[in-house]
Amino acid sequence: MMLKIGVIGAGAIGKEHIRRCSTVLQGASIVAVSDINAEGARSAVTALGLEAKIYDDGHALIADPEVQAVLVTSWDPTHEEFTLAAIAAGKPVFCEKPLAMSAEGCRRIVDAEMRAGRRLVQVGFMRPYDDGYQALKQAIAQGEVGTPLMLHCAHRNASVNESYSTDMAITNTLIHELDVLRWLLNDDYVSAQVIFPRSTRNAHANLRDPQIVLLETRSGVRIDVEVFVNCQYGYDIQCEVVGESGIARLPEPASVQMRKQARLATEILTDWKDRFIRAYDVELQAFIDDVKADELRGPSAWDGYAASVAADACLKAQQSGSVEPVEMAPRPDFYPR
Ligand SMILES: NC(=O)c1ccc[n+]([C@@H]2O[C@H](COP(=O)([O-])OP(=O)(O)OC[C@H]3O[C@@H](n4cnc5c(N)ncnc54)[C@H](O)[C@@H]3O)[C@@H](O)[C@H]2O)c1
Ligand SMILES: O[C@H]1[C@H](O)[C@@H](O)[C@H](O)[C@@H](O)[C@H]1O
Repeated sequence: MMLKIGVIGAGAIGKEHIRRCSTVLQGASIVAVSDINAEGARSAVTALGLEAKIYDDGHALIADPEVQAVLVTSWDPTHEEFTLAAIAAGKPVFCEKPLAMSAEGCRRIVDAEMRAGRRLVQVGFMRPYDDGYQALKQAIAQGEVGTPLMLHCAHRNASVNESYSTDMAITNTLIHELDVLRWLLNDDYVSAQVIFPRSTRNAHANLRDPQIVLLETRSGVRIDVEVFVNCQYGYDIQCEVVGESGIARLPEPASVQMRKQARLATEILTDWKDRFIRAYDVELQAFIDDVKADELRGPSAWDGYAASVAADACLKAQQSGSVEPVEMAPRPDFYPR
C-alpha cells in the first residue's frame, strides 16, 4: 500500500522532501502540493513529472480525502496552524522545525494530540537520525569518555538572507541543538543565557551575528553553542563532548583528503541539504513506515515543546542579557522518553 502524502510549502526543503518521497524512499507517493505561490508548487511537481493536485490553500489540501498524511514545509510561523488542522482531520503530520513559534504554541499541539488519543505528529528534527550523532550518542552511553561534563558546539551557516533576524538564530537555527543535545545527553535544560560578541560586518541590519548560547542541564552539564549564520566559509556543524576521562567529537562528513600544491585539504560542505542528506532520508522513511504501522516513534510533539521551552528562555535572554530559567511542564505519560 502506498501512503498518499500532501505537502504544504514547496520551497527549498519542500522540494527536497517531494523529491526524496518520489524517487528515493519506499512506500509513499506525493498526491497533492500546496504553496501560497501556486506556480512554485506546480513547477516542483512538473519538474519531477508527478501527477499531484495543486492547492493554493493548505487547509484545502488537508481536507482532500485522498491525502492520508501531511508534510508541513512552509515558513516557520505557519507550522502550528497546519499541524493543528491535520490533527483535527485525524491525519498524521510530519512538521518541519520549529513545531511552533513558542512553547505555548507547541503546548496547544501537544494538547490536541493527546485529545486525539494517538500520536499523529513527528517533528522534522533530523539530527537524531544522523549517523555521526548516533555514533556520538553510543560512545557517550558506553562510557567511552566517562560522565559528560561540558559540550562545545557550533552551528555555522555560510550566509542568510535579509529576512533572517536576531530571534531566528534561536527559533530557526539553534532549535536543532536544543533538540539534539537533549537527546544526546538524555537530559533537560534548566537555564539559558545569550552573549553577543563583536558582530560581523556581513550581518544585515536586523541580525546580531554571531551569538553564543550558554545552557545548563538538570544534571549540571554546561553547554556553549556558537551560532554564526554568516560565517562565509561553509555549512559547519560541530559538537565536542568533554567527559571525565576523554573527549568525543561529532565525526566530520566523509571527504577525500587531498595533498596537492603544497596543501593538505578536505572539502567543507556549504549546504544543509548535503550535510544531512542521509538523515533526512532516514527520518522521512521512518515517518512513512511508522504511519503505516500506526505507531509514530520519531521526534514527538513533546520534543518540539521541550525545544521551544528552551528557545523561549533564549529569546528572553537575548533581551535581558541575564541567565534565564528554563521551566518545563512535567512530561505526560502519553509521551514516553
Ligand atoms: N530540518 C531542516 O534542517 C530544515 C532545513 C530547511 C528548512 N527547514 C524548515 O522548513 C521550512 C521551510 O524552509 P525552506 O528553507 O524550504 O523555506 P523556503 O522559503 O524556501 O520555502 C518555504 C515555502 O513555503 C511557502 N509558504 C509560506 N507560507 C505558506 C502557506 N501559508 N501555505 C503554503 N505555503 C506557504 C512559501 O511560498 C515557500 O515556497 C521552515 O520552517 C524551515 O525552518 C528545515
Ligand atoms: O532552516 C535552516 C535549517 O534548519 C538548517 O538546518 C539550519 O542550519 C539553518 O540555520 C536554518 O535556517
